[in-house]
Amino acid sequence: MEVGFLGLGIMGKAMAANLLRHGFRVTVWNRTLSKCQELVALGATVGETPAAVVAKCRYTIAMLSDPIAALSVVFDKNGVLEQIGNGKGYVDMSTVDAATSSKISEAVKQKGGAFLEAPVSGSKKPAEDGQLVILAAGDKALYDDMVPAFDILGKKSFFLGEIGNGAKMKLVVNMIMGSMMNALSEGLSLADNSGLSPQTLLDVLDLGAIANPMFKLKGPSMLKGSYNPAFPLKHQQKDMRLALSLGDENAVSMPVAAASNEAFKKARSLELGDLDFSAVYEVLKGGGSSQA
Ligand SMILES: NC(=O)C1=CN([C@@H]2O[C@H](COP(=O)(O)OP(=O)(O)OC[C@H]3O[C@@H](n4cnc5c(N)ncnc54)[C@H](OP(=O)(O)O)[C@@H]3O)[C@@H](O)[C@H]2O)C=CC1
Ligand SMILES: O=CCCC(=O)O
Repeated sequence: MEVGFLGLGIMGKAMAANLLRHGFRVTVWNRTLSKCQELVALGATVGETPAAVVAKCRYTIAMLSDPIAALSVVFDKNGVLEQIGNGKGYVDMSTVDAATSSKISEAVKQKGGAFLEAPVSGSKKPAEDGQLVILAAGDKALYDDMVPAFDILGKKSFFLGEIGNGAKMKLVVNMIMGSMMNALSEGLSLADNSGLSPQTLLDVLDLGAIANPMFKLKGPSMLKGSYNPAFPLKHQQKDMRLALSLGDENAVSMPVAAASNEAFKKARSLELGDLDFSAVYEVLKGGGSSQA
């Protein structure tokens, strides 16, 4: 199978490399074109623009930072829309809001192409290992066509129906994840500031009903102050913002998520946005965001 791949950040690079390793022919594009070279070394071909990639490939996948990037790659000059059409499919796996996804879907369909949103749960390591959870929605025929690629990229794919449902599911999941990260950070801080060992807290958590892979993976590195980015904090804050906006639209009160978003915003203001999202601990460590 041949696919195009737009966006070679932390996730896109790992996902495209995985497809190459499994025998897919992959044509890549990245805004910073020099980042394509690592994939070329693995056998990829480079497209000079998103339009050039779509012209060459029947199916094109995108993994871009946020709604602005997702829209720009489709609608700007040399974008996806210039070459999408009958018989071609576009699959956006970026985390965006439902409105962004719908706008792209409408434009692609108007040109005769098919569109699928397919954001993912799972971070850098699951992307490298093909263990993502894929939350797809939109064109079911395109979903069926993409199953061979999804089987390589993920451990499980969900088809969630109409466009927007994948985006919304992803935002709900990340809203919960961001709130949990804040709860863990506050817990570590409370343990530390009240004379307990934060490491012992992690050990206790890991044996009880709220044990989870995220606490187990991130907890020890947080205690070392090590925040090598797997999931950049700026993207987690974007997801909290988009989830809160979904809450606004549906009149759902989310005070826990709103407070967590404030901590992520504070972390961004301290220029921690490019670090892992667990760096929100730096804001909460001192005993509260006001003391950061
Ligand atoms: N990292 C993670 O653990 C996970 C991330 N996600 C989601 O996946 C998406 C990608 O995340 P990740 O790989 O971590 O992010 P990165 O920040 O590592 O990569 C972002 C990518 O988007 C590109 N980009 C940014 N702005 C623009 C623009 N205006 N026009 C064109 N391209 C642009 C970047 O290009 P350039 O190299 O030129 O900057 C880069 O290829 C995000 O939506 C994120 O929320 C989902 C699950 C897990
Ligand atoms: O969007 C990022 C999700 C990260 C994860 O699921 O571990």
